[in-house]
Amino acid sequence: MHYVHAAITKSMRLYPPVPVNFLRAEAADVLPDGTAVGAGWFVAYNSYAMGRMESVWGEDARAYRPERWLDPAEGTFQPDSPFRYIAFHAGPRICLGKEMAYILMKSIVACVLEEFELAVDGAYRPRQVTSLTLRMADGLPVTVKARVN
Ligand code: HEM
Repeated sequence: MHYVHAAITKSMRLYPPVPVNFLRAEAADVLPDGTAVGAGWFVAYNSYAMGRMESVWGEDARAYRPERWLDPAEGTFQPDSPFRYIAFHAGPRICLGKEMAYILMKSIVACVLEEFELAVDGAYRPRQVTSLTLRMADGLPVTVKARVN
């Protein structure tokens, strides 16, 4: 399950379910990099862009490589800072359902893969719809075959 956890993490780094988020400052404040924020201002961050930035993740930022989250010797999942891996937000308002979401996603992957083989056409590029949540306009065509044991 460590690899599945890493694969889901990687997928949500490239395709964060909440691609853009914004919050409103109750009071004037200063961000850690020195940027001043006035009372009542909205501050937005773009999780989709952050998950693909070489300045944050290195040269292979866009490569699908779940192994980067696994300890090379033990194969165990190594979490990154939520301020870098921002899919669930970070700080005091981090997603309260994060661990439950992982359990649900891993359960679904395990149940589906136990019974079926899935194949996605690697050349197909889904049209992404930007909204509060990241969606695919026309879905994702997948060939599903019952697994023969
Ligand atoms: C892949 C699934 C999920 C993702 C990507 C996700 C992402 C997020 C994000 C980005 C926020 C911050 C929103 C904001 O402050 O503007 C958030 C907050 C929250 N999430 Fe999730 N979430 C997921 C699943 C869940 C589930 C399954 C639950 C409940 C069982 C949950 C409960 C909450 C709650 C209660 C907050 C508000 C926390 C607070 O403001 O103090 N989330 N989530």
